[in-house]
Amino acid sequence: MGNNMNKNRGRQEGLSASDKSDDDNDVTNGVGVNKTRKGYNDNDNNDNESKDMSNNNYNNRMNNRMDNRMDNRMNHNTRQNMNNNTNSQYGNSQYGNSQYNNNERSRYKPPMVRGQDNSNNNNYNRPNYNRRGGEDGESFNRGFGRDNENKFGNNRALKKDNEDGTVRTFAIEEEHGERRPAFGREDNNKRFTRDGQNRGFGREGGGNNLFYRNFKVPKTAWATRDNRRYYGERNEDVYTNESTEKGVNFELYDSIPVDLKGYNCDNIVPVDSFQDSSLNLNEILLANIKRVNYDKTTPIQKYSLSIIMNKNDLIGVAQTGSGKTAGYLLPIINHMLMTGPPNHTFYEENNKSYNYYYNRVCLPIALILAPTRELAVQIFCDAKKFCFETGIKPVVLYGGSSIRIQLTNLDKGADIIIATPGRLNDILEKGKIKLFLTSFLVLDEADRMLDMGFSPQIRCIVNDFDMPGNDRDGHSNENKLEYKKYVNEVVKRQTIMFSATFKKEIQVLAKEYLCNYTFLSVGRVGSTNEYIKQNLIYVEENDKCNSLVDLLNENNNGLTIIFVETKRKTSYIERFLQNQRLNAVAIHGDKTQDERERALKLFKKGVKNILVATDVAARGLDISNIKHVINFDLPNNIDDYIHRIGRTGRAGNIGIATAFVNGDNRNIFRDLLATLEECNQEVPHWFLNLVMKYTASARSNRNYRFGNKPMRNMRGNFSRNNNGGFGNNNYNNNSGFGNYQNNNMNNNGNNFMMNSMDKRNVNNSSNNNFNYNKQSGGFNNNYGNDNYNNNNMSEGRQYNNNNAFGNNHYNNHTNTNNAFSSNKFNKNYNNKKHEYHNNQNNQKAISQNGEENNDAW
Ligand SMILES: Nc1ncnc2c1ncn2[C@@H]1O[C@H](COP(=O)(O)OP(=O)(O)OP(=O)(O)O)[C@@H](O)[C@H]1O
Repeated sequence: MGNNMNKNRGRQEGLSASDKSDDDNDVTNGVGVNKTRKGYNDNDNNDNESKDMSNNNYNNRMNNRMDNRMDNRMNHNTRQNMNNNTNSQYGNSQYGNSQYNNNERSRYKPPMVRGQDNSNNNNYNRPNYNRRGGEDGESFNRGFGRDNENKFGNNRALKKDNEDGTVRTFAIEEEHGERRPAFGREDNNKRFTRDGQNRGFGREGGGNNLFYRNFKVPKTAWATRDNRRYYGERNEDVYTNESTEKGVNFELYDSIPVDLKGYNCDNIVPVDSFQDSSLNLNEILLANIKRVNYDKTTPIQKYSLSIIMNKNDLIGVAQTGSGKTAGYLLPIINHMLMTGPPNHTFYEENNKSYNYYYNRVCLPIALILAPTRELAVQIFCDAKKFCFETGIKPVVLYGGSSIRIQLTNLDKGADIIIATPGRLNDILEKGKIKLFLTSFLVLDEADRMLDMGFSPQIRCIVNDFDMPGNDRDGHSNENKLEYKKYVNEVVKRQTIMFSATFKKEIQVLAKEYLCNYTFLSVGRVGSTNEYIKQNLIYVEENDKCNSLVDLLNENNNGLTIIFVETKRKTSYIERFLQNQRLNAVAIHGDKTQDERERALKLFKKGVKNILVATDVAARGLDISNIKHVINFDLPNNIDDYIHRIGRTGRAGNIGIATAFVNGDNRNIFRDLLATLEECNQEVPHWFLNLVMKYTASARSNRNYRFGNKPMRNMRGNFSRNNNGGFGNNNYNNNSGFGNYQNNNMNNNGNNFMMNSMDKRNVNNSSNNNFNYNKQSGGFNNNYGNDNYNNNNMSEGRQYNNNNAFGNNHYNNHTNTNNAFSSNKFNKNYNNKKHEYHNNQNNQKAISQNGEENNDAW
């Protein structure tokens, strides 16, 4: 009988990540039924595949459900039947896939909570989606059921009344002060211990080695939060050395000015080192920081750690690859370690979902949302590194892969959830996650998360479920008060947003979720770093493929990522390159998640050294050794360009970004020019000509900017169109928090950096800047020098030629109020009529800018 049973399980279980029919809402319980599913095989181990799917087996299993033991742990093949229905009418059906009496296809149901309508669910007290071991091979059966007898015999038994009057009994053990359910054979008198000896569950004399690993249970309360079991991980599984090693320019990050605005910013003390006593980082966390080889903080981390620990909301903007992820993960994890798991009565009050392994409802403390699946996985990997041996459990949820596996992972508990919004919404709707304890909400790549594509989903997650509010909206929405039922103290949400770009109009949208926030920017909002050498090549559309091959043949060191506009073209270029015997692989949204993951894996490992991608790979991905980014098709907006080229030149490393340019890319010309200049990149003459050609016509067509448009209309035009290389757009250039420009103007010569928190800037003297900038490494501003030499301001020359940021715009501000007279474009394009090059407009622009800036707050 037992054998039959095991055979049967083999077929029923073994669901695979590639089982796409499981995706999203289509979750099949399939519990206690002889349902055969094709393509289930995530363990490559189907030894127990069922030959006999007969009714007999089903009933055998029903009658012997407590005999379901750990026999098949390695196979992930045991599906437990927690159902009381021994008279199942489905027994006759080989494929009867419902455990309910209504003959419906079995689906995952949200957990039952007190007061919930239980009708039509006679045989069903809690949903029992197929519970299996985790992705790490720690597969096990749960031997506890709902019989009125304690099959475990030897341990202290916990009895729970079910709503239908039956008593659920399961064994617990207490060890190191931890209580956890015991699995085991009936005759199991041995108790299992953490050190892997004498464990009483599993096959006699055998078992899963993975499961018996010698894990030390952390001494933190998180390890056993709400009586859950601790799942240890091996050091080598967590620290896989996939992320970027810091490069030679890492120290130069410190030369980038930091600007801090808004709530409580005077009290924020930057920290240079993770060991800084004011941070008071937990020892385990410090050990993990050491394991990832971080010895000092990057500028964004210097401030964000303090700000987040001060419980402020935050918008943090810093260049790509400058350590934003750790900038929010570390303070959140540290806070969690300091406070421990919250006390609540949720499980007591909803005792249906009391124990783990059995449809546990998860109560995460932090929720991190990311726009792409790959980025979510990457953040999850980072979170695992920092949570190592803390007992805090991060879980990742993303679309395109089996929701069942993700639900199973949630069963083991989740303290930090990293998710893409769509999948999270699905799971929230199932009631598997409750957010009323979520006191940290992080939007990574926040400008993307708040734009039109994701905005409705974010709003839904924040407002339609039970996530706590902040001081501003905490009392306006009943959902946000949900925590009051279960928690004594007030739970408030702290909202944190990070990105390398943050247009001003998105900042306005962001306010919906923020309360008393601090705005932290490292360098100009939306800028990129100078360690990426940006090249432009003029290529007509139909020559692009040939030019690409030439370029790749010239420069085929390290990994190269090629950005292409459409999915179809991505596949085309992939094939084209493969035909040219180049080692290319593609990633885009039309590929299955498996294909995407495989492509990324091959690329990361260098098996394929060329990745052709759409913008799905543009944000956040941190892959070491990407040496070259090629914009086969330039994007339509500069923010995407910044993110794309930011896949190289990370953590102080040097990289190359090449863009194919032709007249079709006119939308981005001005902003691209401004970016090149700001980063002291060489600007080819042909490009300047192109910019002039297209921008001039654009201006006359669109009544662009300061031309015919009254200055007042500038209000609300927050976009990067205000930026760029032309004349008075310098004043709008630092659009994110332009107050510093105004300050500079008012101070008539104060350096841009004056408002930053960087102490070196406080002196504000030209000599300081001169020396300092010189140190930071001789920028070749081919155009800037010429222009500024015409400036006739010796101070100005000093500043400009040695600009720490390669940003002539700033220097124009600081040196003179009539900055435009020194603008290089006036010189280079003196054939143009610059109606806006007069001081009057100039002043208007400034005040206008000031209003905008104040608006932003
Ligand atoms: N303090 C530090 N010391 C050394 N390396 C660091 C430090 N902080 C982060 N890094 C490394 O820098 C790399 C980039 O970090 P991260 O991915 O967080 O950048 P990011 O700012 O989020 O980039 P993006 O804007 O592209 O998302 C990672 O490999 C990370 O491990």
